[in-house]
Amino acid sequence: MSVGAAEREPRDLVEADSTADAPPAPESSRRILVVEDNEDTRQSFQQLLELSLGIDVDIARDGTQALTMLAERPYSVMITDLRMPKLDGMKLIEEIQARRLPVTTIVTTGHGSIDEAVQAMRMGAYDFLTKPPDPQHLCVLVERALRERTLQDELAALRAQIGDRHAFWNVLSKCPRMFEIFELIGHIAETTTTVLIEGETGTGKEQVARAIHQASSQHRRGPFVAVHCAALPETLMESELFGHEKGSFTGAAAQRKGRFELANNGTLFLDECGDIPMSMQVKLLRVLQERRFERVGGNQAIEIDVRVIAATNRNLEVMVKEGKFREDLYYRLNVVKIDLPPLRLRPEDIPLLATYFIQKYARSGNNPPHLSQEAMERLLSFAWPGNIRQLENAMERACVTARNGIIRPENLPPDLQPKAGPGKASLRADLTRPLAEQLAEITTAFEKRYLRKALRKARGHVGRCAKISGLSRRSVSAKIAQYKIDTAAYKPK
Ligand SMILES: Nc1ncnc2c1ncn2[C@@H]1O[C@H](COP(=O)(O)OP(=O)(O)OP(=O)(O)O)[C@@H](O)[C@H]1O
Repeated sequence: MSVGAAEREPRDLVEADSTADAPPAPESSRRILVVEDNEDTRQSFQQLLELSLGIDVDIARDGTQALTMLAERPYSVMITDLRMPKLDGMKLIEEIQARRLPVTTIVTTGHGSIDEAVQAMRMGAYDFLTKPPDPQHLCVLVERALRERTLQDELAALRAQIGDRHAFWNVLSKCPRMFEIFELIGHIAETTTTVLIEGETGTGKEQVARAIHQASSQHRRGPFVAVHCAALPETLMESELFGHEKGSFTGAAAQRKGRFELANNGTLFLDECGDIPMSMQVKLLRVLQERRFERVGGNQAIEIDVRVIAATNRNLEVMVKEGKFREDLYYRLNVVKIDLPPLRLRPEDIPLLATYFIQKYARSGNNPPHLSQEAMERLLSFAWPGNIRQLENAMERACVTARNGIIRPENLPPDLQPKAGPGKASLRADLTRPLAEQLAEITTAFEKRYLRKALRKARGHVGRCAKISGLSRRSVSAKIAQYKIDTAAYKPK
């Protein structure tokens, strides 16, 4: 059965079910087919769904008629009985799979025939309902199935456009390092393994977590619940994660479920896990080990079946060495680790993602603007400290400010505009001077910029700066001296 759908929290607290983010398909393409041999049931389904969801619903009395209708026009969702004359529900699903018809199927079944419904789900049905269904549950489930369909249709369109190899669910990339990550996700998707995703801000950690959730046939039936640990004050964290009983502390006016409970049967995404305070780390460790916990103020153990994905833009290994993160929790989270490369190390992704974001943000009804060669060169030469999120924001702005359907360099944000002053090499090819000379200038300017940025991140610590840059400490020190960079300026005051 559908799990957790009825237990949504306000969006600012819990982002349940990634498919909820997907924009609905155009009304014209949202159509439901009800396949049912009992006329009264058929009609009550039709009336209820049309009235409650405002969507056109067609009806078929058996599998054979349904197949004819599915061949004639697209349907987003099909609700089918299993036991019917002529072609029964199971054979209908088999045919749909064989013909690769893009419809999301919900099966209905009488009490006592749950095994058949489970069998239908193994064959590709999305979910099942026991008859007679609770009207509210039916509508919630159909809405979820419609969102699932929209997501699948969008992904199919995207894949057709950019080629299957360059997309894993919602994660686009042309970078070989990312292909290895796609393969790894493929291996772990069907397990309940805990995953740790490390990567700079905006590299797509949440996007990858959602892809893992979607790629798992088991977990995607449950919700995806994201917890942004850095945004939660320490005093609230325990009750947010584990819930509380009524009266357990001042202000606990009613019992409340925590995020672990809300994510049951799905995925819990712990974003910025490096910000979890020490006091909470020990409690989290216990839950990960025992897969059970008590609500704050409660004494009843609640068992959960959840995949935990943790993400951080900090280096947890270093935090462990510095005594800021528990080693046992680190190893518990780090069963499978995904290191997301920053955008500057995957330049092949810049044109792919830029084009994708331009299409996403193009004003509706207009053709997406064209990215000029000069603007593309500017994108390729930028270091993208904010990674994919920064590129997305830049493309959103460019779509708004583009004139005559063309994005030119001046439509890009100020960060990407050339800055006046010495030391900034221009990327404009000057044919009056030798190439080697200009390349040397560009390299010097880029090294300086890179080192300054890395020192800022490393808070003036040369060793950490060396680690970030992948260079030895000695070469970093030599370059710092050569470029006369004052490391003290980057140390916290
Ligand atoms: N490979 C990708 N393909 C398409 N869109 C992507 C990809 N990676 C990231 N995005 C988009 O970029 C934006 C930032 O991604 P996301 O929020 O997943 O990054 P993050 O690493 O979790 O960021 P933070 O460290 O700030 O939490 C999102 O809008 C996401 O949809």
